[in-house]
Amino acid sequence: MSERPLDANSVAVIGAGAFGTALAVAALQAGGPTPRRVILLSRRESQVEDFKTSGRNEDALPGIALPEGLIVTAEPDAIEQAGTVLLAVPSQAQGEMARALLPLIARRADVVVCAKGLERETGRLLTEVVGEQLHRDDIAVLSGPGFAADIARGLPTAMTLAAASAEQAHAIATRLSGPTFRLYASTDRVGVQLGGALKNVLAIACGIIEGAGLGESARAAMISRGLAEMSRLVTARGGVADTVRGLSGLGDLVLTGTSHQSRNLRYGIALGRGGAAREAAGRELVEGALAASVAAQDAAARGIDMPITQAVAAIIDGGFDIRAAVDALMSRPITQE
Ligand SMILES: NC(=O)C1=CN([C@@H]2O[C@H](COP(=O)(O)OP(=O)(O)OC[C@H]3O[C@@H](n4cnc5c(N)ncnc54)[C@H](OP(=O)(O)O)[C@@H]3O)[C@@H](O)[C@H]2O)C=CC1
Ligand SMILES: O=C(CO)COP(=O)(O)O
Repeated sequence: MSERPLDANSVAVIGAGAFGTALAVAALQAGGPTPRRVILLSRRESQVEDFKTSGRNEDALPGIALPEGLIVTAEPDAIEQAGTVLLAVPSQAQGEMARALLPLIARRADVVVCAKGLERETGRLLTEVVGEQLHRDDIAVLSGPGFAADIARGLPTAMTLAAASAEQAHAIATRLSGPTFRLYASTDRVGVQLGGALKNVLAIACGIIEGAGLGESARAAMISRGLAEMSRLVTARGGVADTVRGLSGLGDLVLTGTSHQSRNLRYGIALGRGGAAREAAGRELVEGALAASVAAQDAAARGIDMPITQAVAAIIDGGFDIRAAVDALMSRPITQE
């Protein structure tokens, strides 16, 4: 890690995709009257050139003009003095990205995972994956309901920032909150991360329900029973069951389980209409399709009942058709709510 002096007013966002670009816009606006230095690191020089000519990131957020003052670059050295580093690449690239940037991230910088998923091979939390690469145990995470396009357009959005201590969570949340982007602080990194990862799987389930024409009552049942299974895994992994009632749980499940802006929901709809899992995602990032199987295996290994997550994983893996999954869910023994 770099020993260079920190610029507390500088925020580096790694990954110029939809969410990274939106967070860079929010971070710039959060500075208020104090000029902020916000660096958005792309891995493609062509994207930087496009930004310089158009003032937009058409690949990621088509049609949205980005504010002046944003530094978009493909030069990793630019992040060296950043006091806050937001890792906004997909979940499975978080560890690799942290390893690559280790020499450039300042030792005292706050590092925040901004992705929703679990390590696919192990089911580990992304803060653990990134922490291992950076040799730290204080990696924070940002999660909750917020579509990148809404954030970048300045529509009011609230999300959760969880960190190792209440002081760190409050400091980062305060630093990144602005007129239209509000962060709530938490110390439950387990609950906040599992909420973000599992709601994607449940959003796929909502999509399957919609695509297969199973009705809105089924969707409501799915959301509330999905929340119950989410809280069981959170508790088993040492988190706080109540966290799933907050933004990174119920909030994000309501958003992505009902809005066609959600890639996970759209993927589920394609599956529900009879599409093959391999084709349903197209070229889009569908984090829930990557998390379903490892979450189901983790639950089984811990003896936790997660029938919806298990059904989604089995549908994606081709082991279950939708009719069989519905029959299996509906014929389970009656239990206490
Ligand atoms: N979009 C949204 O509304 C929200 C997304 N999120 C989460 O944010 C995370 C990122 O999603 P999002 O921004 O939408 O995804 P996008 O596909 O829009 O962007 C992903 C970004 O990561 C880069 N990237 C992809 N793979 C790698 C890799 N292996 N190494 C380095 N860089 C890589 C891409 O570069 P390139 O363009 O060159 O491929 C791109 O800049 C996900 O976990 C998602 O769940 C959270 C809240 C809201
Ligand atoms: O997590 C999101 C909004 O909170 C984005 O959801 P999708 O990845 O399903 O598009």
